[in-house]
Amino acid sequence: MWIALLGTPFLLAALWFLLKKINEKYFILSLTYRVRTQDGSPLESKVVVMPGKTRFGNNLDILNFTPASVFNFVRESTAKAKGENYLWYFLFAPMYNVVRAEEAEEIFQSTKLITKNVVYELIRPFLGDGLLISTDQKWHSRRKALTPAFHFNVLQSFLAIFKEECNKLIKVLDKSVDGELDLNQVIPQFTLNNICETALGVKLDDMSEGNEYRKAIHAIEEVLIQRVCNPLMYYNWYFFLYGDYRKHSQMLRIVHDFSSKIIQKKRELFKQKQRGEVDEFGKKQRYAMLDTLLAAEAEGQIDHQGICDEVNTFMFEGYDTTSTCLIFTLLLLALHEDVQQRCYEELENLPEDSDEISVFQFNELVYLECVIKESLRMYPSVPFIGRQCVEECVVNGMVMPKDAQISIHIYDVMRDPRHFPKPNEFKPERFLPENTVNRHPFAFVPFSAGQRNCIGQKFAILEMKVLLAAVIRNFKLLPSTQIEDLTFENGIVLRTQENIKVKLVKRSKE
Ligand code: HEM
Repeated sequence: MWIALLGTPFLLAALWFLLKKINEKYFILSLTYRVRTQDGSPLESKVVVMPGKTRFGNNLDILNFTPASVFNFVRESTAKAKGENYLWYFLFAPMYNVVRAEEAEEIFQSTKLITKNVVYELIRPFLGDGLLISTDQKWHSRRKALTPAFHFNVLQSFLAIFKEECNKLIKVLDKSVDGELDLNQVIPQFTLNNICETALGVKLDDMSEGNEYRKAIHAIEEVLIQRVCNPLMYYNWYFFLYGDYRKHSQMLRIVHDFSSKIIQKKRELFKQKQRGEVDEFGKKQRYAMLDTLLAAEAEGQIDHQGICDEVNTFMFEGYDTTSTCLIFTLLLLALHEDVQQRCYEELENLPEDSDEISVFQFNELVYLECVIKESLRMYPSVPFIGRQCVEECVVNGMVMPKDAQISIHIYDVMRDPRHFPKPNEFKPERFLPENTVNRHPFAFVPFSAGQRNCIGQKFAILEMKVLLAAVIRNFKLLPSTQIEDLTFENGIVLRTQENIKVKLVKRSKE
């Protein structure tokens, strides 16, 4: 017994020593391997290891998060790291946060780091294995099949749709002249109508289910935001027990049924067309992205579920992203009268009848494009993107364990004062060709970059130019909401707690 008693401290010391040794490579209290440098130098020489509030890494730093506190937490972390990239340790995996263009470049350019991280799993019930989330061979073949749907000639055919929707919107805006206009009330409707008609080939306003669909998309996004902010909600069992699981399922059913029904109907028309028959209305149908998918289906490249996933992906990616950018751009124009005036003068060169303005002429609106870019730089619709290491891999000279998460904070990359002096000032001139010559090629990345960049970026720029040109030609925008009034939130898309408002004054035709 004496021997056993005397041996206990020795055993405890040995255990302590062993655990300490293990903890050097394996972060025991976070149940994950540590990141190490490839050349054996101290980790701190490559990245700031962000101290957690407790010994459990950063796990307990993020409890009770709200969408606004997530936004602030990320910004504060970037500030604490003094503009360097930084590392968090969460349960089961470290997260490497990239805020510098120089290191983001390697990730964007990597042909291996194309798998999305855990945040995207939350959207999977909505988007399935669509282009945004899928990976490897499936992603490669789908991206190849879908690229023609964004060809220049296709964009040209969408221009008429953008203009029609724009004319409808201008009539709505006419009713707000000399009063306040709530941009969050009108702009999302414009972009959702556009994406619905270009992707599916149907007018949402003509469909009895249109309103229900719109509301369901909103509700799904709200649930998503709730889940993004609470790490416990990432676990399906927790979401099932404590989250809005039932509401989510109900809304998903509405959205999925809607697209599935249209796909079935379009498939019939597609087959009729292949047989050389005229459609049921005896008129020529406009091209929709869905036609490219149906052609791929006819060649056995994709099945019904695959088509549904891609259509839902387009609807999701093409709707909120463009409306967010439009809302911020209109706000910035209202707040910067000189910029608005310069845009107006540029637009004076266009034909008076908007029906006559071609894609080429929209492309030539260089200053308006600078305004959109500067707006995207300051308020990127997608504030971060994520990747994960599917196996142990070397990133920026660091060995990341399997399942390590990577977040590229586009928001912070594009506010780096080394690439954008006075980053918090709105200066569209930064994007004039002569001012971009020496800029780092990955400093401005609102549409991501590399293989997994945004397939819809040209579509988005054209759609936004059509609307901005029409608004600026018809109205003078005056400020109502100020930037300081806004509380920013990190969802999947950047948003604000408050609706954004401007005032409109009708321009008289001189
Ligand atoms: C201002 C508007 C837009 C912005 C800022 C934007 C931004 C982005 C970003 C940052 C990504 C990369 C996401 C990631 O890696 O997680 C992306 C991907 C994607 N975007 Fe966009 N987007 C916009 C408009 C659109 C539109 C209009 C469409 C479709 C019509 C679209 C379709 C897609 C698709 C399908 C992907 C996935 C591409 C892939 O992984 O191959 N986006 N977008």
